[in-house]
Amino acid sequence: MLELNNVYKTFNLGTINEKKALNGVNLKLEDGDFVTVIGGNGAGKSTTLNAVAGVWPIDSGSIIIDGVDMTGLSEHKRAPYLGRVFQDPMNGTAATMEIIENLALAARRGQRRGLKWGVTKSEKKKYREMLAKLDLGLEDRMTSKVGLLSGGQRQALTLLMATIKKPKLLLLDEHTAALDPKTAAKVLELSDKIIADNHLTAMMVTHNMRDAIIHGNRLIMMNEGKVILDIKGEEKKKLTVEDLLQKFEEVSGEEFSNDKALLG
Ligand SMILES: Nc1ncnc2c1ncn2[C@@H]1O[C@H](COP(=O)(O)OP(=O)(O)OP(=O)(O)O)[C@@H](O)[C@H]1O
Repeated sequence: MLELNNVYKTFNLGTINEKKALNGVNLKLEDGDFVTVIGGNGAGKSTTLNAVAGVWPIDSGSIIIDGVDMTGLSEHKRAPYLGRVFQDPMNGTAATMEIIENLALAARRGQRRGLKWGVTKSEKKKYREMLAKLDLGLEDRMTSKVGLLSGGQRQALTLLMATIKKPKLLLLDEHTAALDPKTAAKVLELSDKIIADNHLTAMMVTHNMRDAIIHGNRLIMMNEGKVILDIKGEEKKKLTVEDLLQKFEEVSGEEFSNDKALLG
C-alpha cells in the first residue's frame, strides 16, 4: 500500500541551519495496516508524513502509494489518495461554514466548481447518519457554524471529512494532542472505528506511548530520521511502555527524550 524506499531529506542545505531530517527512511505498509509512529524530538515523524503527502520534494529515494510512484508528483496530485488530520482543530474545517457545508465540501473535493451547490436530500440523510455515528449530537446541529464547536467535536468532524472519500491512506499527525485527555480518548476511539469501518490504511503520529501501544496493529519508532523499531502482531499486543523505552535505548544507545512524551 505505502512504500518508502531510502527516503532522504535535508532542510536548509549548505546553511548554518542545515538539518538532515530524513536519513534513509524505509517502510512498507500493507493494505489495512494502522501504524502508530513515535520517537524523540525532531526524530522525523512529521517530516515523514509531509514527505508522503508531497509537501516538498524529497532529495532521494522513492514513495509509492497503492502501486503508483508518487515521488515526483505534487501535493495536489497526491491529495486524492490521502486524508490528513493535524494537531490544530482549527486546521481541517471552515469555521464560518455550517457543519453540513463542510461535509459537502469534503465530499466534493477534487470535483469542478460551478456545479449546483445545493445539498440533496439523500446527501443530507447520509451526513446525518455519519454524524450520528460520532455520538456527539452533531446530527441535530447540521446547520450550526463549525466555529461554535468544541475542539474535540471539530477534530471528530475533521476525521469524517478526511475520510469521506475513503482515501487510500489516512495520515494523522498528533491529531489529539491539543485536546483534554478525555476528549482525546474519545477522538482516538472514533479514529479506530472510522479506520476499521472503512478498511483504511493509516499512520498516526503520537507523543503518547500508551496510545501508540493501544491503537493500531503496528508501531514504529523513529530516531534521527530513520525507522529504528517496527513492532507488529502479537509482539505489539504484549508491549509495555517500559519495553519501548528499553528497546529505544538498546537500538539508539541513548536515553529516550521528547518534551511532549507522555509515557503513562
Ligand atoms: N520545513 C522545515 N524547515 C526546516 N527544518 C525542518 C522543517 N521541517 C522539519 N524540520 C526539522 O527537521 C527535524 C525533524 O522534524 P519533525 O517535525 O519531523 O520531528 P518530529 O519527529 O515530528 O518531532 P516532534 O516530536 O518534536 O514534533 C527537526 O529538526 C525539524 O526542526
